[in-house]
Amino acid sequence: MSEQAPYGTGPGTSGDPAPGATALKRIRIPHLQAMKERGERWAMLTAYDQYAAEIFDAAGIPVLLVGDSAGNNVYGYETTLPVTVDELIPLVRAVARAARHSLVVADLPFGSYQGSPQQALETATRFMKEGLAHAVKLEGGKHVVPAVELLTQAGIPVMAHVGFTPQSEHALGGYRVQGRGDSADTLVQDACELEKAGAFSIVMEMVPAEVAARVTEVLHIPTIGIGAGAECDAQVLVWQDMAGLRGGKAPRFVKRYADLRTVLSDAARAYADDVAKGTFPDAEHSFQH
Ligand SMILES: Nc1nc(=O)c2c([nH]1)NC[C@@H]1CN(c3ccc(C(=O)N[C@@H](CCC(=O)O)C(=O)O)cc3)CN21
Ligand SMILES: CC(C)C(=O)C(=O)O
Ligand SMILES: [Mg+2]
Repeated sequence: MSEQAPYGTGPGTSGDPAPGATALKRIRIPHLQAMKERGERWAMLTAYDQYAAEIFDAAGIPVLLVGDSAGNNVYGYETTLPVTVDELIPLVRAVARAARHSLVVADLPFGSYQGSPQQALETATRFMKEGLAHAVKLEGGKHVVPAVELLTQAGIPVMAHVGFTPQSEHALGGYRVQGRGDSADTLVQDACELEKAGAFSIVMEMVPAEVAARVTEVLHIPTIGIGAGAECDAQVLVWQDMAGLRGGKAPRFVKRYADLRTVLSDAARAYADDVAKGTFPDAEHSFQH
């Protein structure tokens, strides 16, 4: 690919892809494609609000996903299933308005695209127009190929999602690794068909590392793993998992890079203690006559 580098490596810039560099340009799909061709791995994070988007954008995260995982990470549902288009669009809009460089991908929620390619197009169009998204993501294998084709033809970039697809957890019988044994070939085939249909990238969730490596090798588009081993072109995590904000037992594929839950909890306790003791607010935080 002859596309320019995603970071500020052009004339007049330092060529330093340092986190927060102001020379960063908007990441576009050809940049992701070029990174695959150069063998450069990258990270995707979810984001659901302004500050997360601002921070990850400035940190040089090239793609932000407004996941339907907002269902269990923002709205307090147990799973992603109940979350609606009307609940997700304002979050996508907030992230898109805050992200200066990152490509913003909107997850299409359960029930908003499986009915027909036409339904998928109507939903995706809302995410692009009202949510200001740059691309959409949807779950499924060969059954969603006609939808991927229609969206792509309509000018809407599509990120595919195979392996464990959380919107189908009841049909799949729970949170289980997909693509083991005989089903590996089906997964590879599905991935190939999604690429052929026009998908610009593909998430693989809870897939054996060897199978994900096979898909990454045969596909020309970037693969994004979550519980899919180290050979994917990119990785994705839910940000509250990555930053240790979420409590409880995390899935095996999660690595915590911070302990925000403790940081916030300590801050809240210290604030409440100060208020109880009468040491906050002090003169510095008060207004005098
Ligand atoms: N916070 C959060 N993180 C996620 O990764 C995530 C969401 N939410 N919501 C949407 C989906 C649901 N996902 C999940 C949720 C749970 C497991 C889980 O419990 N995994 C266990 C069992 C695996 C097994 O049985 O083999 C694990 O230990 O990995 C996996 C993926 C991934 N997505
Ligand atoms: C975990 C990622 C891939 C996702 O689909 C989401 O956050 O909804
Ligand atoms: Mg999702």
